[in-house]
Amino acid sequence: MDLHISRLQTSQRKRPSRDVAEAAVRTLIEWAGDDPDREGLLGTPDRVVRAYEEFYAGYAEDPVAILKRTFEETAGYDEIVMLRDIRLESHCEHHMVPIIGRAHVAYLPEGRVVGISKLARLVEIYAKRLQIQEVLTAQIADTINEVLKPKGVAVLIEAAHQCMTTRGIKKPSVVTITSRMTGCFRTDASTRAEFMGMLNARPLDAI
Ligand SMILES: Nc1nc2c(ncn2[C@@H]2O[C@H](COP(=O)(O)OP(=O)(O)OP(=O)(O)O)[C@@H](O)[C@H]2O)c(=O)[nH]1
Ligand SMILES: [Zn+2]
Repeated sequence: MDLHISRLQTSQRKRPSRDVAEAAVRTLIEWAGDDPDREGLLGTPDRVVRAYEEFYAGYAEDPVAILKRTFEETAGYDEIVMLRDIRLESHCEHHMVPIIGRAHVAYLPEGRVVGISKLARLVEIYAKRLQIQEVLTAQIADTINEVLKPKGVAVLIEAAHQCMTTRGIKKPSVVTITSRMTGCFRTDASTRAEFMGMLNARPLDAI
C-alpha cells in the first residue's frame, strides 16, 4: 500500500502521556501571557487535550478499512456517483488553526459501489489530521482509487484557511480550491465536464 495514503499514523509513533500534553497546554497559556492557575483557566489544559482528541481523531482510524465493504448488486449502474457539499473541518499543519470548507467526491464505479456514508467518513478521517489542502485532496482521491478500483475518481475541495483569514495576510474572502482527478476524470474531458456540471448544478433547497 502506498505510504502516501498513511493508514494509521499513530501506530508509527509513541504518544506522549495525557499529563505531558496538559503540561504543554499550560506552557502555551503562559506563553500567551496569562496565568494557568487562575480559576477560569484551571480546567483548560484538560479541555484542550479533549478537544485535540476530537480534532485529530483521524490518526487512529484506518481509511482503507472504511471502504472495504462494497455492494455488487447495482443493476448495472455505470454512471457517476457524487457526494456534493461534504462539510470539511480540518487543521492546517503549519499553524494548527482551522481549515473550513466543503469537499465534493465523485467516482465512476466499475462493477461495485461503496456505501455513500463511507465516502464522507473517508473525508472525515483525513480531515481530522494535520493537513495541507493539497495532501488532503490527494489522499481522499487516491484511497478511493486504490481500494475501490473504479474507472475514475474526482475530488474537489474548496476551503477557507483561518491562518490566512484571521492572521498573517488576513484576506478573509479567499477560498482555496484544489482537485485531484484519476482515471477517466483525468483522461476524458467529457467525464470531467460532467463532474463540473454536477458540481455547479443548482443545489436542492429543502432535502
Ligand atoms: N500549499 C498550502 N499552503 C498552505 C496551506 N495552509 C497554509 N498554507 C501556507 O503555508 C505557508 C507557511 O509559510 P511560512 O512562511 O512558513 O509561515 P508564516 O510565516 O506563518 O507565513 P504567513 O502565513 O505568510 O504569515 C503560508 O504561506 C500559508 O498560507 C495549504 O493547505 N496548502
Ligand atoms: Zn496555516
